[in-house]
Amino acid sequence: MAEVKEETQKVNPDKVEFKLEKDTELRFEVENGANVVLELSAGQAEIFGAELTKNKKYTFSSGFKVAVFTWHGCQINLVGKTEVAYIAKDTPMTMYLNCHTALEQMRKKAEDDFSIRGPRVMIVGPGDVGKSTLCRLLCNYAARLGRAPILIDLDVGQTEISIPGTMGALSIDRPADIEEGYALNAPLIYHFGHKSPSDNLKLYNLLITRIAESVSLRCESSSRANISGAIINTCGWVRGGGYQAIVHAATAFEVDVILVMDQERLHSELSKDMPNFVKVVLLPKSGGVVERSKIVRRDARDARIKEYFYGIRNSLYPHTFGVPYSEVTIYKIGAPALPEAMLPLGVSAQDSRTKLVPIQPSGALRHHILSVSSANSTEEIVDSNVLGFIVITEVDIDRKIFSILSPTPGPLPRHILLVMDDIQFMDFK
Ligand SMILES: Nc1ncnc2c1ncn2[C@@H]1O[C@H](COP(=O)(O)OP(=O)(O)OP(=O)(O)O)[C@@H](O)[C@H]1O
Repeated sequence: MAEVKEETQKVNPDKVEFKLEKDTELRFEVENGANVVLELSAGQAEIFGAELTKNKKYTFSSGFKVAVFTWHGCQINLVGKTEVAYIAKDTPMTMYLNCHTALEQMRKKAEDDFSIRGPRVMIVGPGDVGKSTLCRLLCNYAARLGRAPILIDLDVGQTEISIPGTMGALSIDRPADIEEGYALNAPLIYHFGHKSPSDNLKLYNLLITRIAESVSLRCESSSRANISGAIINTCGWVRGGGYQAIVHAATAFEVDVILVMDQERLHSELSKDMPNFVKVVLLPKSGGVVERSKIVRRDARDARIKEYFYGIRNSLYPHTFGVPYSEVTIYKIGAPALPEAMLPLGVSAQDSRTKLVPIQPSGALRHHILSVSSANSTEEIVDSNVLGFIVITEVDIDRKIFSILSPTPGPLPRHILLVMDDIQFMDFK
């Protein structure tokens, strides 16, 4: 899609004014190490579906990639260093709005007829095509109409509702905050332990089934949730096992609509493999979606973990306290798969992928993130959600005590901890 880039008009060295015509979008990326302050000085505009308040100053930090869209025209002021800032006239926003309108019609039908439930829509596509952004847009538009859809995030590498290595569901009853994202009120989070589903596909699919069961229970108990439906974000792995996981999720959540972003092949495969009642729709990606390198993704994961403990602008004060080895039991979920020939009769190599592996306390746990399981016994662990996360900052081997960083003061609410395999956090603060 050809982008029309307009020259920016400098008013003074600090402030740049942009006049946007209707149906256009200001795209900018905050320079590394800088902050950019945005203000809507005239008209109406929104960021990923959340409306901007006139004359309010919004601050975006280093690396943020933002699109300010206007349906009717507006004026935006930016103060601070941007990597890039331009106005684009070609956007897929009308198509995205049409998707929202179609979902809203399905909600209205569910409101009128109790035998029908609200729409369950899954967004799929390769990496960096704007899946999370479209989810946010659809959630925000729904919330602006008073709906409360359930957002399900299966993107374990870049989840927006918890820290990396987890997957879960969050009820959205108001638009995401423009600077801080979704209000994380009591999300239902499960421990996966890795940043890619391919690291343990068996566990990944099992957790999808668990989350789907919880979503169904929630819909049974809340007619608002049932009518509002669900919006499911997925990760960018769309071949082989990744494709199978998409099909499994579509079946487990009983989706009505799959929005395929930017890949005809995936669209054609899903159209063929899904039952007829599932609408599979191909959507273009926005020309503004930015491709992220491995390093940018790693930094985003680190930032997400830091945010969990310290808040967006260091607004939270985590606690550090000692936990004796004897007060906790640590496990990892999933033993390495053994060759079939070495297994007892009737046991499959895949069974070991959801097995609990006890982890002995040692210095090797330093900087590791652990989920605090809600389980009271080992039998419940794999199926149980987590209550929160801690980081082991120090290990006193002589005194047999861990020093931990925790969002809440001690003692820990439960004693079973699950270690994240390859996700760590260095607490330099
Ligand atoms: N129209 C736009 N203009 C500018 N930036 C955008 C636009 N849409 C999305 N972005 C930015 O592009 C980046 C990638 O988008 P997003 O996270 O939605 O992609 P994704 O497909 O979910 O990625 P992945 O599955 O690889 O995690 C984000 O930083 C987002 O803020």
